[in-house]
Formats: sequence, structure tokens, C-alpha cells
Amino acid sequence: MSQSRYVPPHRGNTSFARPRGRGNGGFGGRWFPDQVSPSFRNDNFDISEKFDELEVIGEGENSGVINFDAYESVPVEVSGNNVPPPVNNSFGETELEEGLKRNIERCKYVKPTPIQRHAIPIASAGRDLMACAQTGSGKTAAFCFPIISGILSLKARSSSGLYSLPRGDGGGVAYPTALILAPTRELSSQIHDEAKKFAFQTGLKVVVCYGGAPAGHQLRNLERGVDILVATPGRLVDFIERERVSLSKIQYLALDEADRMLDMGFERQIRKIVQQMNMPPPGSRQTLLFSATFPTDIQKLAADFLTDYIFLSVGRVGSSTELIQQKVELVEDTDKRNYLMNLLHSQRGPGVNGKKPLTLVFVETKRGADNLHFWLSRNGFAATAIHGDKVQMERERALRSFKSGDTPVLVATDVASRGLDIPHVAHVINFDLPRDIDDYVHRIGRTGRAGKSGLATAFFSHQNIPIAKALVALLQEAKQEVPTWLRDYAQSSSQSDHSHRSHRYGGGKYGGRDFRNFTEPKADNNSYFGTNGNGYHAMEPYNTVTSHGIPSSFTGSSDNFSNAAFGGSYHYAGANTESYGGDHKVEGGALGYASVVPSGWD
Ligand SMILES: Nc1ncnc2c1ncn2[C@@H]1O[C@H](COP(=O)(O)OP(=O)(O)OP(=O)(O)O)[C@@H](O)[C@H]1O
Repeated sequence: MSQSRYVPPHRGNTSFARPRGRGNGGFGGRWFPDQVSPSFRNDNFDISEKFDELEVIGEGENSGVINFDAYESVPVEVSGNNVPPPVNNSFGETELEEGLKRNIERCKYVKPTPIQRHAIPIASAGRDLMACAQTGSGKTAAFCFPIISGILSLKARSSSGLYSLPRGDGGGVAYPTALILAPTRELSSQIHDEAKKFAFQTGLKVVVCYGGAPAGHQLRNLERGVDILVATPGRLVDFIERERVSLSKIQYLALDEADRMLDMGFERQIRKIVQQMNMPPPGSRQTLLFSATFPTDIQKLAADFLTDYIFLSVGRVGSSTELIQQKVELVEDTDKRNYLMNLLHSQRGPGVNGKKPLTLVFVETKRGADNLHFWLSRNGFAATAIHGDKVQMERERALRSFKSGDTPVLVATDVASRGLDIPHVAHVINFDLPRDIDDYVHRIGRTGRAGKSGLATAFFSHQNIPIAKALVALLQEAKQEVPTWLRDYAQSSSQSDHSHRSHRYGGGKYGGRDFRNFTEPKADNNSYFGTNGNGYHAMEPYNTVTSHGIPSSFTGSSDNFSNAAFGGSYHYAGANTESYGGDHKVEGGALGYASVVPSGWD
């Protein structure tokens, strides 16, 4: 892809009315030559070679060593009214507060990543934002920086008597100014750590609340006051209902993995938190939604939480980064274990810096994770497992032991698929492919982060035919080799069209653009898009700037989603409860719709 300069759309018009926002031995298992599956033996794919090409970096070395060139050629699309221009090449150009800038330097962040270049000025200008960028490209800082900076400037005004900024009422109720929501305990803990680093010595208090850990300690932290609260939805609702947290002073709301947070399972809780618990409405708070994937139907739901927002996509939404080398192997279910064993054995060698490359193995169910973990251990592999049925201490222990390299193989459900930033993950293996292509994108995104290369191998069995078409589209887009047999499956699946993904993604295309620009005009568009005061009219396309060519064939999703997705009732196109095997739960929702909670999620 050729590089091209981004031309800001409205250089002359960047002022906004709202004042507030300016602002080891693990692979030494037994070798079973007789168990090598014939297809593996005959395959040209020699994984040990691939590993020689991979960079394995030291703990914490992600910071400051981003290979920015890897991100320069990605397309950037931004749409909305009066879009603030991006900064060029340094954090110095941003309007971020000095205390934060010092911390950015301390963290060795030399220059902003593309998502940061665009998102920071937008969010600093007080604008609502729906932002998408590839996995591992620095989204956490992109929403943390403007929030931290914004609160710091609020505090400056507060100390000069211009503004009152409470943290707590002294009577045990905490009043955070910013709320960052994330879907899993581990991710919220990670965001908390990051935010604390960036808020170092600024006087800001960052507190985290998540389920599975004793509430007492978290409550004591809250009692001491909080500026930025990072939370998982369940624990937060609990604390609000116990009147230990009030959202009435929220000025900033950020949803990380926003599409997941608004998808089935979480949407009800998020609506409760955002719309039914005294949080200031859109327009009186700033809302930032971030993810690597943003299906069109979820974009539409998300519009309820935003006002006059800017849509920003860096890299095609839902696409995987070209930094990850993707392989898809045809492996029947009965062969998967042998295949895996061969892959793990072939990852021989000491690795870089004496560290073993870490391998993350995704499976579909919690029971499957336990079984595979047990089998690997019995066969001499230093492995551990993480899933939603494990108690928090076990989850933390598993992650620690994986990160340290003591158990360089981690078997996981989707609970580990989103957001986790673990240095050294060199290989992601989809032992079971997910049903949803977005989950695949997030899973493989645990490698190839911050400009580093990575490897992802998927075991494709006949059960995965429904995802074939979307997988082919994704591989093509990421300039990866597409096996002929996979193309054939994709072809046959589109003929029989039994893929529910095709409903959601318009036949394998991704919801990669601001849905406001390509929704079919309808007579009742204004009311159709809800009562959120967006002032949005779908007939008039938003100002859209694309930094360089998005292929003309790429015209967004041809959604077949149900109109009902906008109201209280939500229908997941094509999904029914039978289609979810394993240990997915179906819950009757208070709003009268069924919610499917996939295994392993909090
Ligand atoms: N400007 C920067 N300079 C150097 N390192 C950076 C910069 N921005 C982010 N990083 C590092 O890049 C890594 C990936 O960032 P982050 O976890 O925010 O990615 P992400 O886009 O949120 O990924 P995901 O979609 O998986 O959640 C982190 O280790 C982070 O410290």
C-alpha cells in the first residue's frame, strides 16, 4: 500500500461550544513421531522457520519501541461535523496537560500511533467519538490521555474556584469524574495499571472495580476518593445499587471493546449503567467508544450513547493487521490434539533473550479448556488455562505464570481474547475457531502488537464452514495466503448461505465505515435513529475524509439487520439459541429479549 498524507477536513473550524473538553522447558515434552498426522508431515508449513523470523521482546518492551512504519500505510477514515485535525508526529503538538506529557515521556512513548494522532485531538476538543483501530495499535492511550488531561484541566479550574470537582461526599459515596468500562476483569485491571502510569504524580486517583475479587478492598479504595474509575459492568452495578458509587458527576465515559460491551450479554447492563443510573446524558458528558471491530448493527446501538459524534477508523474496521502471519490448516476434530502437539514441538529453540515464545491456544468451551490443559500437562507441556469458571486467583495465577514464561502455553476461552497486552505472545493457535469473525480478529490480535510481527494458526474443521467466507475475506484483506480448499468451502457456504455471519456482515464484507454514510434512506429516518438527540439525518452523508483510497468495491456492509435493533428489543440476525453449542447460557433479559452469554466472559 502506498503512503499518503492525511488532509484534515476542517482546519479552519475546530472550535466547539462545549467548554469542558479541551481541553522453559515447557516445550520439552515427549515426542510422538507415530502420532504425526499425515497432513502435517506433508505440509510445507514449517513453523520453526516462522519462529526464527519472529521478534520476541522483553517484559514491558512494547513501550517506546513501536515499529510505526507498520501502521503508516493503513487507511484512515474520519467522518462527522467539524472534525479537529490530527497531530503529526509528536505528543508535543497535542494540547495534553504538561504533567501527562511528562509521564508519556517517562513511558518512552516517543510519538503517537496513528489512532492516537487522530483520536487525541478529537477527544481533547470535547467531541464524542466512535473509534476503531487494529489490535495492538495503542487505543488504550488514545482514550486515557484525553481523559487524564481533561480532568487535570478541570482540576486546575477547580482549584482556581471556577469549577467544583468532587471525588466523594465524605459519607462513603464515590463520585468519579471519568468511567472506563471493559468486559473482563483482566482487561480492566490492565487499563487501571496503564491509567495509573499515565496519571503518575498528577494527583489523580485511578481506582479499579471488578468481580471475583473481594469487594471490601475495592470499596476502601473508593472511599478515599476517585477521579477515574475503571470497572467491569457487573461489579459497578453492584456498587451503584449499594449506593457506594454515584455516576451523577461523570464527565467522561469510555467503553473499551465497545462492540463487545454493546453486544448480547452486556448491552442490558451497559444501558442500565449509562441510561438508568443518574449519569449525565449525552451532550452533558463526553463519550468515547473504542474497539478493533465495530459491526454495523452495534454502531447503530452505540449511537444512543453519543451526540454529534465523530467516527474514526484507522485501518479497516474488523480487519486484522498485516503484522500477523495467518495460517489456516484443515484439521478434523479428532486430529487436533496431535496437530497441536506437533506445532508445539516444532517451536523448538531457546527463543530470544533466553525466553520461550509464548503460545496462546483458544478453545470454544470452559470444559474444553480444562480438558486440553490437562492433556497437554499429561504429555509434558508446561501449560496453564484461563476461563470464566475459574476463581479470580486461579485466573490471575494462570496469567502471571504465562507472562513470566513459566508455563509458555496458555489454553483460553474468549475471556482472554480481547484487549490483553501480553509481551512475547509469538503464536496464537485457534484450536477451535470461533463462530464470529470478529472474535477471530481479537484472538489473533494477542500477537503482532505494537508493530511487532506475530503468527496465528487456525485449525479449520468441517464445523467451521459457516465462517469460511468471512475468513477468506479477512485473509485476503490482510494480504495472507488463502488455501484453495478454504476458498472452495467459502464458495459452497455462500451458495447454501447457512452462515449467520453473512447476515451481519453483508456477505463477508466488514462494517468498516461510518454507518451514517451508507444506510439506505428511509422515510422515517429521523425517528428510526432514536431519540438520542443526535440530530442525525441519514439522507445527508457525513463529511468523510479518507486518507487514502479505500477500494471502490468496499462500500460497507449490506446489512440485513433487523430494524428492531434500535428499540428495546434486540435480535441477533441469524442466531438462535440452538446454534450456540457448548456452555453458552441463555438468559431472559429484563427488557424482554433473550441474551446469549458466550462461555468464558465475565
Ligand atoms: N505511542 C506509543 N509509543 C510506544 N508504545 C505504545 C504507544 N502507544 C501504545 N503503545 C504500546 O503498544 C501496546 C499496545 O497498545 P494497546 O494495548 O493500547 O493496544 P490496543 O489497540 O488497545 O489493542 P487491543 O485492540 O488488543 O485492545 C502497549 O504495550 C502499549 O504500551
